[in-house]
Amino acid sequence: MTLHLHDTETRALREFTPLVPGHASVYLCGATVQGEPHIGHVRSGVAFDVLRRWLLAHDYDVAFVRNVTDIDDKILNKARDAGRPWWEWAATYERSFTWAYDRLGVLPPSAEPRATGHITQMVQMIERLIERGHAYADECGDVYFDVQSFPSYGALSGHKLDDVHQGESVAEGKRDPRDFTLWKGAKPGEPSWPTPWGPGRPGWHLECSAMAENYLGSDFDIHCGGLDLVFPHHENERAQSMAAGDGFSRYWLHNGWVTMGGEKMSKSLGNVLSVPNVLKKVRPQELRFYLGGAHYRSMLEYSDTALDTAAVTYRGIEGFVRRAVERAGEVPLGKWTAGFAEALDDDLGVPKALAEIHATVTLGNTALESGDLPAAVEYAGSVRAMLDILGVDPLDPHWVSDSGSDAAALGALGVLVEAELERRATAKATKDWAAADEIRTRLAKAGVDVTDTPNGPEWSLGTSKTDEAGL
Ligand SMILES: Nc1ncnc2c1ncn2[C@@H]1O[C@H](COP(=O)(O)OP(=O)(O)OP(=O)(O)O)[C@@H](O)[C@H]1O
Ligand SMILES: [Zn+2]
Repeated sequence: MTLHLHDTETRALREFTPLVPGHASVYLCGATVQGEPHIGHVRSGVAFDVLRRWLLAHDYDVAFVRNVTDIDDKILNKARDAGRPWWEWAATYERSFTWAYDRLGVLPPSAEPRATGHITQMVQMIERLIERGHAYADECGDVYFDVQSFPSYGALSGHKLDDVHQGESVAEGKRDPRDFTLWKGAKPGEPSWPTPWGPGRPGWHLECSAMAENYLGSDFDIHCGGLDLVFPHHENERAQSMAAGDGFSRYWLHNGWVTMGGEKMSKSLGNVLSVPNVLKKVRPQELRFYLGGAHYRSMLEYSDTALDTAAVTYRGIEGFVRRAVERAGEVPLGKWTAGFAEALDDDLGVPKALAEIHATVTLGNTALESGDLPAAVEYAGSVRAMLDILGVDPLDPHWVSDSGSDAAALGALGVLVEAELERRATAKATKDWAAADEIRTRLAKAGVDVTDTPNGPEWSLGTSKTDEAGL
C-alpha cells in the first residue's frame, strides 16, 4: 500500500502524491503563545511529528513549517492585565512551547516563523486581494475579506454561506456580517505597523496564509492543525490564499482533541493540564506514548488511569528492549514489520501499528526466554524502529537523561570515587596526610563532597563550592 491520508476537504482517504516528486511540504498551525502549553496543544505537535517521521521514512525530503502566532488579542489582553509588555509575554510563552515540544521529542521544524516577522508579506497579500476585488478597507483602517466574492467559500468545512458566523467582535465597517477581518486598524495603546490603509495589526487567518506562501510557495502539499481550526481559521486561510491566486494546500489534515469532561481541553474553559504538571507524574516519553497512542483523528478523553496505563505499557515495551541490550551488548535499529508499514500508510493508523509492536515484543520475549539471542536482537531492533517512527525509541539519545542513563553515569562515578577513597584510606593508614588531603581536595574541586563518619567516609555530589571546600 502507498501512503493514504484522510483529507478534510474531500472527506476521503486519498493517496499521497506530492507536488514535487521526492519532496513533501507541510504547514502546521502552531500556538498562539499566550500561556503555558497544555497537553491538547502538544497532541497536535506530536500527531504531525509522526506524519513527518513517516514521510521521512518514505524518503521524502520534508519541509515542515510550524508558525508562532505572537500577536493576537489574547496575548495583548493577558500582557496588559499582568502589566507586562506584549512582546515579552509572547516571547516567554514561545519558550514554554519550545521547551514542551523539545521535552516530548518533537523534531524541530524546518522553519518556525513568527507572525510579527512577516508583516510585509501580509500587506502584499492584502494588496493582491484588493486588486482582485476580494477585499476592501473601511474608514477606520480595517480590511475585510468579501466572502461572497469567493464562490467556493465553505468547501473545506462544509459550511453553507447562510450559516456562517465568523465569531469575530462586531465590526462597523463590514459590508456583510459574514465577511472576515484581514487587518485591524490601530487602537490606542496597541502595537501597529504602517500600511497603505493606515497603521494596524494583522488578523489571525492572514498570518498563516502569508507565512505558508513565503516558506512553501503558492502551492504546497499538506496543511495540518487541530479540528477546531477547520472553521473559521482554515476556511478563511484557504479563501484568502486561493482568492489571491495561490493553489494553496493540496491535503488538509486535522487532529482530534484532547478532551476533559467531554469538552475540548481549552484555556478559555479552564479544563487544562499543563505539560510541566503532567511531566511531574510521568516521563516525557510516556506522555508522548499516551498522546500519540490514539488515532490522530479520534478524540482522546483524558483520565489519570489512561495516562498511567499508557506509562506502564510503555515501560513494558522499553523493558524488553533494555533486557535485549543487557544480554546482547547492543541492539541496532532494525526494520519495522510489514504490518506496521501498512497501518501507518493507512492514514497513520497508530492503534494497529501498536498492535504490531506488542506482537513483536511478545515474540522477542519468547526468544529471550528460550535463549535465542540473535532472534531476540532482531525483534528488539524492529521494535526500536517502530517506536522511532512514533518518536519514542527508548535508546534514542534524546531520552538518555530520562531513561536511567543518569543513574548509569552516577554508578560509574561511584566506582571511581570509591577507588579514590580507598587510596585516601591507604594514605591515612601510612600517615601520609598530605596525600590524603590532596585526594579530598581534588574530589571537592570536582564537586564530590566527602564526609568522614563512624562507618567510614561517605560521599555525595556537590553542595560545596570550590572556594568553600576548605582549599
Ligand atoms: N485540546 C486540544 N486537543 C488537541 N489539539 C488542540 C487542543 N487545543 C488546541 N489544539 C491545537 O493546538 C494548536 C495550537 O493552538 P492554539 O494556540 O490556537 O490553541 P487554542 O485552541 O486557542 O487553545 P486554547 O483553547 O486552550 O486557548 C492548534 O493546532 C490547535 O488546534
Ligand atoms: Zn493557521
